[in-house]
Formats: sequence, structure tokens, C-alpha cells
Amino acid sequence: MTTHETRQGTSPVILGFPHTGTDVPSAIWDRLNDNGKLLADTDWHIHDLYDGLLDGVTTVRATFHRYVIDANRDPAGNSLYPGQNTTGLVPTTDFDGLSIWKDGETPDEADIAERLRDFHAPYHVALAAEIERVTAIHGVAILYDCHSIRSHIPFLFEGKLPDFNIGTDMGKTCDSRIEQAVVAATASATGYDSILNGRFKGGWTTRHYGRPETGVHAIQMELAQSTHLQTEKPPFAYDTGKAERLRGHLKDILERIAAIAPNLKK
Ligand SMILES: N=CN[C@@H](CCC(=O)O)C(=O)O
Repeated sequence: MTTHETRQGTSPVILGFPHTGTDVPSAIWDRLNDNGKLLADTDWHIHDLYDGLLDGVTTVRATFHRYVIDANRDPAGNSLYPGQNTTGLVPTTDFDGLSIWKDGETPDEADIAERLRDFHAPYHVALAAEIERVTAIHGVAILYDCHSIRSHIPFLFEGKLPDFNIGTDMGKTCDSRIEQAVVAATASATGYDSILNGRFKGGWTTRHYGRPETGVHAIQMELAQSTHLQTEKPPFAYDTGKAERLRGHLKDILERIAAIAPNLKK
């Protein structure tokens, strides 16, 4: 089973897609309960949503599902949000806090070690290699990590999530000009709301790679799925009309950050 797909380009921008994969090996699939088999926490269609928006962009996409192992979690198993409801490296629940494994089939330490080796590590080896390659071309690289999530999830947050959720771990993971360019682009998107470092501050990928002092900048975009899906429940169908409108704004965001790259110094 392949673990990831890489498309190489020469732009300074790299798109990461840790959660759009839906591949689950049969031995793992058989351990999921009926709720887990819905794969409800997938970032549905997000790689299609961003397809073709920026010339020369590099993309790295995990093809395995986050219930196999979550490529956006610390491989050491540390929580993204200690003390708050969240999901882990190999999640035991979905975003609603409901079990995803059959009774007695919750992955153990040996399962987690195996999945780290077979899925999490190969994805991050590929992503790190692209960051290194792009940095060798431009002196800098901008990793934009692409996500989506349902707009109402009481287990994780109150009320309705804004449409654009920008995460930079409180400004630590990228130059402020990148952060401000994305904030400005989302603020000018009429009919959408947005927030910087609200409930979603950037996952492990953004926090791990974003080291502005070394020339590697990272920013996460968490889109509310109501901006591009027909409904936020199975079958999580793509809404072409909504998506086309949104794609104009995503293109604007990506072009703005690509234009900043030549001005970023190590
Ligand atoms: N769709 C995925 N959302 C991310 C959110 C990370 C964060 O808290 O910023 C995830 O769970 O990995």
C-alpha cells in the first residue's frame, strides 16, 4: 500500500494534506466498528479543492486515513491540546468523542509502533524532503497545511466554527507577513468569516516544521466543511458551486503568500 503522493514543483509554496486519505488496510478496517467505518473525520475533497490553484506548487498528500494513524499528531504521542478534548496519534474516538474501534480492538502500543514506522514516518520523510528541496531552490519554503472540519462539533468547540481558521501557534510558525497576508485575504472574502489562532492553532505538522529562523515557514488553514460540502454528514458530497466560489479566495491566499517568499530572509 502506498502511503503518500508527492507532486513536485518549483514554487516556494508546499501544500500538505495529512487528512484527505481514505486508505485503510483490511486488517485495520476489520477492527473498526460501524461508527469508525464512516471515516467521518476525513478532510473530505480538500486536495481536489486546492487542485490547480497555484502554478508550480508542490503537494504532499497522505493516502492513508487518520484512523490508521494521524499524520498531524506528535509521533511521541503528546496531546495537541493538553487538558482539552482532542483526538490522538492513533485515535480511540472520533471528533464527537464516540468510539471508533470494536470492543477489544483498540490499537495497543505495538500497533502504534508499527503504524508509526509504516505510515507516519514515510509521509513525514517525504514532506521533509520536499521542504529541503524547495528551500535549496529559494532559500525559504512556505508550508501551507490544508485541512477541513465540520462546523458544529460540541465535543471540540462551542457554537459554529468560522469559515477560515488560520493557525500559526500564536505567531510562532511563520513570518508575520505571511500570517497577515492570509488574514487580509480572508478578511476580504465577502460572505465568509475567519479567525486567527482560535480553536485551531495549528497541528503538529505546522508546529514541527514552522521554524521561521531557518527559512521554513508553516501555516495551517482549517476550513469549515460547510464552505464546500453539500452537507457535513455522509456521504460528505462536494458542492461544486460553493467550492468554485471558495477556490477564488484560496487562490488569492496562495498567490499572496507565494509573492512574499522572495522578501523573506533567513
Ligand atoms: N481537520 C483536521 N484538523 C486538525 C486541527 C489541528 C489543530 O488543532 O489546529 C487536526 O485535527 O489535526
